[in-house]
Amino acid sequence: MRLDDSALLQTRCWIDGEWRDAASGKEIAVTNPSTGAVVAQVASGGKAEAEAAIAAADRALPAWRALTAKERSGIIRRWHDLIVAAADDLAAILTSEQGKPFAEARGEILYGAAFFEFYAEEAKRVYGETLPSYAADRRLLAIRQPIGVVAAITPWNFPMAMIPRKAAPALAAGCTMVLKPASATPLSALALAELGRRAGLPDGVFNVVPGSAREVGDALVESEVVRKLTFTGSTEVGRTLMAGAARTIKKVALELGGNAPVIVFDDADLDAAIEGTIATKFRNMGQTCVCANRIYVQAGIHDRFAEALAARVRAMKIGDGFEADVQQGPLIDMAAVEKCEQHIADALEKGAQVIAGGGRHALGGSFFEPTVLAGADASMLIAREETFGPVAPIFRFETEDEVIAAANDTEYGLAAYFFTRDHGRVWRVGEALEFGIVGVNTGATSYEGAPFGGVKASGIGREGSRHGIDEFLELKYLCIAGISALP
Ligand SMILES: NC(=O)C1=CN([C@@H]2O[C@H](COP(=O)(O)OP(=O)(O)OC[C@H]3O[C@@H](n4cnc5c(N)ncnc54)[C@H](OP(=O)(O)O)[C@@H]3O)[C@@H](O)[C@H]2O)C=CC1
Ligand SMILES: O=C(O)[C@H](O)CS(=O)(=O)O
Repeated sequence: MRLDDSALLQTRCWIDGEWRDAASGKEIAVTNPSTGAVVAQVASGGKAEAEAAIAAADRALPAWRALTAKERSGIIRRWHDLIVAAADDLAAILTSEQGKPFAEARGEILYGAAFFEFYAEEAKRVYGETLPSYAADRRLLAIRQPIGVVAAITPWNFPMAMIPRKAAPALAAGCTMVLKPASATPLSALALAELGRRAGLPDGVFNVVPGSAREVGDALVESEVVRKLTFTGSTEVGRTLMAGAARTIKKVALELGGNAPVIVFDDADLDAAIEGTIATKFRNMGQTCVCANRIYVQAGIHDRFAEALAARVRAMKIGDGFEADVQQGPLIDMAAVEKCEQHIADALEKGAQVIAGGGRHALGGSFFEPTVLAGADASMLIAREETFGPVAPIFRFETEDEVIAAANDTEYGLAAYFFTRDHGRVWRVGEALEFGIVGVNTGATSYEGAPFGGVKASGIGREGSRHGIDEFLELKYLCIAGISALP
């Protein structure tokens, strides 16, 4: 990995303004999914490091929350500026540890930085309220205050952007944070910590403890000091964390798994539907929680759509993320490859047909052919489970009512997409879909100024937008008596 600024490659825990080895001496070998090479050995923190980070965040809280919103805003804005200036280095680190094409990695860096830009401004808009009093001698107020020490746990698929999506509103609100990044991709988080230091974050405000999910995670969940847990990852782990947080009555925010439907109606713009389906299905090699998992195509446009999508997928360039013009890199690991193989095999066994791709790529390792299946139906695993890989199953449908029922027939409720040029249908289907995010005539919806989050098994809470900072604030009611005129 060639960096202009080698100091961005950090490999130890970041606790209370210091780089620390793990007391246990344990390390995580961070490997490049494309080459299998070890990119770095990173300190693998445990209970000791997690507890030290929680204590540091607790010590830093009073002074950080006492800063004015404008002072916190200035530091967060500088963090944004430093990230943008280092985008190429940060993208190189991200592609090295996660595998996505460099251009996509750089896009993720800028997307993540945008949350710091957005919440540097929102910090200054944390308003309170005066309330009409119920008595002449009283004045009533509702004020918003930072919730306190926040624990954040983030996934490997967006090693950078998921962190500012939590840290920016939390720190803007006056909270302090302990972050556990995914073990597969800790380097992006540590580079972010280095840039936060340079931006002027006081020691202990932002701490990063790579390491054992169990040891670090349990310490964060069990701590009485941690008042908020914000998690992005699988629904299975989200359930575990939510249950654990109950013991200390922590607030939780959960951005979990998805099973997004794409619906293409007969009246859709075919080109827009193809572009949008590719955007939502194959971004990050299909490894995003908002990726299309099921593609429903109405009978009248079905064959044209299937042929056009298969042609585009066959033409995709697969390769190492650092290679020019590569559109699909490797999957994160062999477990991801095996999940795709399982879903394809099950679908074929139940009557589906491969019309593009179909299996492991000739490049070997965790490279996988972007795949399109025709003839998919609700009996298949791919209809019920999140594939989290580059496999696009096409389901044929006849009527609007039928496809709304099919699209909603899932435990998940994160993102959904549909393509139509009928404005009445835009409202009917947009309102009927049971998902937190709905893209109409587009497969790309993510934006720091919009609320991101799901319903049902896809989670609780919203990130991004003016709503995202409320996740890190408590509302306090002040009832001030004794105001009657002096005798
Ligand atoms: N809604 C959203 O925005 C997103 C949802 N996801 C979902 O996450 C899944 C894939 O991501 P993936 O990273 O594999 O998800 P995981 O849930 O396996 O891991 C996510 C994070 O949780 C940590 N973790 C795992 N088990 C525990 C535990 N028992 N206690 C505390 N922390 C734990 C992991 O640590 P470690 O790495 O050390 O195991 C990692 O940092 C998919 O289902 C995807 O849909 C992913 C991204 C975004
Ligand atoms: O992890 C994910 O899948 C992201 O939340 C999706 S997005 O916000 O980058 O679109």
